[in-house]
Amino acid sequence: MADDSGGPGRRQEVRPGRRSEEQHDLDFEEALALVRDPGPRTTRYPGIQDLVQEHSTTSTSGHHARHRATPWPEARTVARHAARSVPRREPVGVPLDAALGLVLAAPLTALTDLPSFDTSAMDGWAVAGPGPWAVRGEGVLAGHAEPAPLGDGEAVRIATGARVPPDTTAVLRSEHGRTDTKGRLHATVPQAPGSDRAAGTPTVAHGQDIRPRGQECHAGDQLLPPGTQVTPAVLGLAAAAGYDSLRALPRPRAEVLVLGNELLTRGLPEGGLIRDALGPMLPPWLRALGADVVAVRGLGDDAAALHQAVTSSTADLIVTTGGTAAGPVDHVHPTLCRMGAEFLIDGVQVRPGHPMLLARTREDQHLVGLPGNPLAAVSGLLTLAEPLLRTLAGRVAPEPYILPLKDSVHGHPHDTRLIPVAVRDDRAVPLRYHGPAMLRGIAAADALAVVPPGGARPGEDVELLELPWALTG
Ligand SMILES: Nc1nc2c(c(=O)[nH]1)N[C@H]1C(S)=C(S)[C@@H](COP(=O)(O)OP(=O)(O)OC[C@H]3O[C@@H](n4cnc5c(N)ncnc54)[C@H](O)[C@@H]3O)O[C@H]1N2
Ligand code: MOO
Repeated sequence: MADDSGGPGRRQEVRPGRRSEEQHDLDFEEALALVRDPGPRTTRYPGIQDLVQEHSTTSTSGHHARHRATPWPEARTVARHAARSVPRREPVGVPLDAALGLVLAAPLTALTDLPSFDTSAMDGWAVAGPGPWAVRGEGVLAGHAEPAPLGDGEAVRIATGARVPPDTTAVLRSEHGRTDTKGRLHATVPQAPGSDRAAGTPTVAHGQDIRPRGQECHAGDQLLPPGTQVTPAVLGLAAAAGYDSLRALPRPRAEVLVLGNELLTRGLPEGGLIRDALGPMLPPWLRALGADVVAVRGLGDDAAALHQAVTSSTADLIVTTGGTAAGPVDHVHPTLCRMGAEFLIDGVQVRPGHPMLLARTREDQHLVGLPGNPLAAVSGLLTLAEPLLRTLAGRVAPEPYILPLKDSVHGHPHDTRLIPVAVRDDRAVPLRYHGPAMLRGIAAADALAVVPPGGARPGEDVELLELPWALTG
């Protein structure tokens, strides 16, 4: 059933039912495993070998034997589990202004009562007892130290956010009171429009328009559990609750190596050279997926430079672009074999992007090899890098997002297809210009539709992979 709460023209989700508590717990456990598991440094996620061995091997001689490609859904699972195999990553203290998007490694526990003192909710007068009241000379503003107590029958001017004096019984809004010629304050009530007669008897309820200390929380209350992703609202709450910095999972560090002698970094394509589309596209995309992009390097088609770059990198994830196929200057496989890296994925049953790969280069480092064709690179990014980074960052998997297709999409006989779609009127509209070398479709898209082998008919539900910037659209 379509959720029609978003209004016309908005992207809307059709969910096959809320995910079970169990599923949520699983994600939550996974999000926190990297913080909590102090286990042996070589511990691997149970089952990953089962998932991996069926599809690729590295022989004892280090020569890489290439096996059949991994089905697309399984490739994503392998990438997610690969992130769980890395040694525990220590939580870090991060100043609030650098914590957006991180995941809390510890509960957010209130460091103070909120409000931390009895506060006036309105501009007006703090009053004690029934009126009329004698008004004290000097008023109380937000930020003032604790004012002197009020005596019965006394009032004092007060601003929103100011501390109410001890023994205050209520706050009278400025529009609900008037002072007479002798300076005494009387409660009034709002008058009916066009009438000069009061609509009733003035009443001042005990405690009205006072926010009592601790109304929202008391010091020590858990405001948010560990595993919560830091949003702007979380930053605001943390600041209000007294935090200057947060304990969070560190951002996974990613390095991008752009391969290809044919690439220009500025100006118009000429003389057989083309513009590098991936150097500008991948770093912000990786950041949106939770990574800290520590370097972006163009290496040309130089096997020695690639070997040097990969073996000396200290990143958690190396992302290469191009050079994944078997051409004369496709150096990614030979370099990984030379290093004795373990291939977890070597080809995926997906179009575009089937030559993508995932290798473990060190106990605590992975490499995702993205094909050079730009839309194939996007496919590899969302198939392998996204689940890996999400899990390393401790983020919880998004809920499945499913919409019916507006038009049919031809399927590949055996492989999954990823097709850029725009979302219009609760339907996924397949976009043109979705060839592996094209970015025109994806640049206009709201999501990538997952089209199963054999294709999909109009009206058929398909899973959508959201683009990180479309989440807030
Ligand atoms: N004999 C075969 N050839 C190819 C196969 C195959 O199965 N058998 N697969 C094709 C597919 S599918 C893809 S995808 C590509 C993958 O190739 P590589 O990963 O080795 O990528 P390159 O050869 O380096 O480049 C492919 C293509 O993309 C352009 N490119 C590369 N980097 C960038 C960049 N940063 N920005 C823009 N464009 C880039 C490059 O110029 C090529 O046109 O292999 C097919 N071949
Ligand atoms: O699948 Mo390639 O990855 O067609 O561009």
